[in-house]
Amino acid sequence: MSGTVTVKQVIIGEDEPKICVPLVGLTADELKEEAEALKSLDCDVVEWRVDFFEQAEDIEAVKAALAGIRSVIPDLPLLFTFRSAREGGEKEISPEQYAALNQAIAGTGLVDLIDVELFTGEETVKALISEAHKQGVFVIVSNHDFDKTPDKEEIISRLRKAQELGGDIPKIAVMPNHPLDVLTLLEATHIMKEKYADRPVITMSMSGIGVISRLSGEVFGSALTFGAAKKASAPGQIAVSELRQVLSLLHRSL
Ligand SMILES: O=C1C[C@@](O)(C(=O)O)C[C@@H](O)[C@@H]1O
Repeated sequence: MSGTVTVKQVIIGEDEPKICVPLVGLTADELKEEAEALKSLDCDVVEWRVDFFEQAEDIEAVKAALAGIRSVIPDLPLLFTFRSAREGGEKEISPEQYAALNQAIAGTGLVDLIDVELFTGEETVKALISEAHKQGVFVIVSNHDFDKTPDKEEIISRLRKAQELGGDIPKIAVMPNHPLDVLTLLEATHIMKEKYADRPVITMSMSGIGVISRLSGEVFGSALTFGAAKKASAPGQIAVSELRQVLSLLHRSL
């Protein structure tokens, strides 16, 4: 089974995995500088990790910073992500604030995708997906385990849940404590892709021993991979130019 998501002419789920670069600036000025630097980088998608932003709790300030980012990179697909502290992010906000922030940003017309955490709660996830879709915004439904790698069945079940709830792209990032944990993630990805997914899926095993999973998406079934520009947003992200070389090499081999 397959399926693609097309955002500003970038086809996620086709050919080589797409490269997404996170913006992790603390202020609106830093974010504009970071966005400026992306112009010389070979990336396909940009993620604004708004939980790094000093004023992440102030929706008007977030909108203003977003407009600043957009003015610098009007044509790149933009993913808006508030990563909660319990899933490895920088800040925690209440479920109400989380929903209000995502809903407000999806309605600005300035983002192409939002990331909604699976464990936010089924009702909130469904409501956010429905609001986002009304605005023509795609939704990545995500889950992160920064401590361990759940077993294969659990990884598949979370990805399937993300799909069932209506997420356009189910995603999971897990932490390996052993090289075989990386194989667990890769096997789960392959099974999800072959047996259950009718849309693109994103998976990664974090940290140094997981790096192979950030490179091998085209073989095992992960449609997008995160690469670092100035600063990584999670352990194991490698520089974009090196990432592109390896993705292309693997693509040519297939
Ligand atoms: O969810 C993800 C994946 C990620 O955690 C990674 O491991 O590359 C990086 C985050 O910025 C992004 O939101």
